[in-house]
Amino acid sequence: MAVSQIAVAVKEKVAEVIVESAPEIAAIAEIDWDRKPVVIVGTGLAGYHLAREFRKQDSETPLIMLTADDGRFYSKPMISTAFAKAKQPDQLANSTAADMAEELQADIRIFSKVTEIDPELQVLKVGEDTIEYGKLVLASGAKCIEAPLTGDGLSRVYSVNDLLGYTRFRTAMVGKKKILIIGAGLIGSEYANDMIQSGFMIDVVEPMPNVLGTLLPEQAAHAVQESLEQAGVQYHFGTVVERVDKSGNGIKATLANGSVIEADAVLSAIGVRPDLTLASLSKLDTNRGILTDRSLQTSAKNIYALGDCAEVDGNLLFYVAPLMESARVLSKVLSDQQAQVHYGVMPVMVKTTLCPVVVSPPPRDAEGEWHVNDDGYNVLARYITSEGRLLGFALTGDATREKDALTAKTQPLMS
Ligand SMILES: Cc1cc2nc3c(=O)[nH]c(=O)nc-3n(C[C@H](O)[C@H](O)[C@H](O)COP(=O)(O)OP(=O)(O)OC[C@H]3O[C@@H](n4cnc5c(N)ncnc54)[C@H](O)[C@@H]3O)c2cc1C
Repeated sequence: MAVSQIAVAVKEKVAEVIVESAPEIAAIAEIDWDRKPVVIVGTGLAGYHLAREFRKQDSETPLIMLTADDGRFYSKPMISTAFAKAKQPDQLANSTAADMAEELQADIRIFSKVTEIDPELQVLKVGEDTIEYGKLVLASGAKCIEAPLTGDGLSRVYSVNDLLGYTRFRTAMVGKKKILIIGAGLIGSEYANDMIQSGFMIDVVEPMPNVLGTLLPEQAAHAVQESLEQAGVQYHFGTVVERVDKSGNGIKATLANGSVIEADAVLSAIGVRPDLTLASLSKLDTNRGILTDRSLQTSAKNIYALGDCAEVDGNLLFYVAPLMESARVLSKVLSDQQAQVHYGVMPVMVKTTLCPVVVSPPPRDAEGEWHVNDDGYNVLARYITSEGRLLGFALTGDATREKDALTAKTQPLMS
């Protein structure tokens, strides 16, 4: 298979996994409105996947979903490939909140931000409205980390972590040519790949010496970097952006190393961190995320968490595969069945289509070394302990074909 075909196959697989067709929900019985509802806060992939799984188990308990946004169902990973596919933000949404309410037999309340939670009384508040819950699920996602910038041009710095944010960004990009991206991690690299192929001029500033520095060994990072550089991306490694000032209709960014980059706008992509606002409202135990056990139970009775906001038995993973596994398990727990997550090996496909990447990162505290075979573009790297256990892998180019074989041999995240 040619590299371009592999890239297409990788992209299609991602889309296929995420935009599952609507499940066969057991013929909807009458909702028993006398029962206390299950309330899910969040209509991202975690909230909606959970609601779909829950309705497969239980078609009678009232289900209320609350969201701070417009509640459209969309596949967030598609956001960072939408320029190259010439997809407008509205085309990324698969269903409106009203469609989802019908499908799920749920009461979905959009632009409804939860402001208070009382775990003792099992009630929460959205402004002046009080909602009682039988079981509460927090699927409130993560927030973009803000780069510590000074200057008078900060209104021209964008960050994107949802469809409304992406709509704002796409609208602002009309007529723009030259974009400065802060960060060469997963999201920054995907945007660089997407926008360079759509006719933008792209500069990327990254403090680490490589792209995807926390995910890939050096040789694999070089393969990605070279492919993006050949397409025209200009990298500035080992430094950070300190100031962004207005300059005509665009900006002037001053880096810590003294250099200056002129651009039309800035996209900041330095990562996300769990949104712990609701956890602190309900006084839940937190670490980097909301702490849960393998049944997705938090430290408070009848409150559960999943998705980007949850640290599940020590694992904080900002990916779709873990939230789908969590949704399947939690739907059973909410239906009074015993169930626990068992995270297996969950490789991530990085959508740098100019150099496709599949990576299964080793656990944070892993002790081992990368063993790498490469010919420049095609890199096969395995992360192995001194006892010979395979804890992770990173593949680029044609080597991405080895994904399934290596997945089968890699130690699962949870034993
Ligand atoms: C550009 C991009 C590309 C990505 N690509 C991939 C990929 O290729 N593969 C992969 O596995 N992962 C990818 N990810 C990560 C993946 O998309 C996320 O892990 C996943 O979408 C998180 O879903 P979530 O439902 O937990 O959070 P979110 O989608 O952030 O949803 C949070 C929800 O909570 C609501 N909310 C928050 N606070 C409140 C409140 N107080 N009251 C009411 N509602 C509230 C919000 O309105 C929203 O509905 C990507 C992420 C981005 C940004």
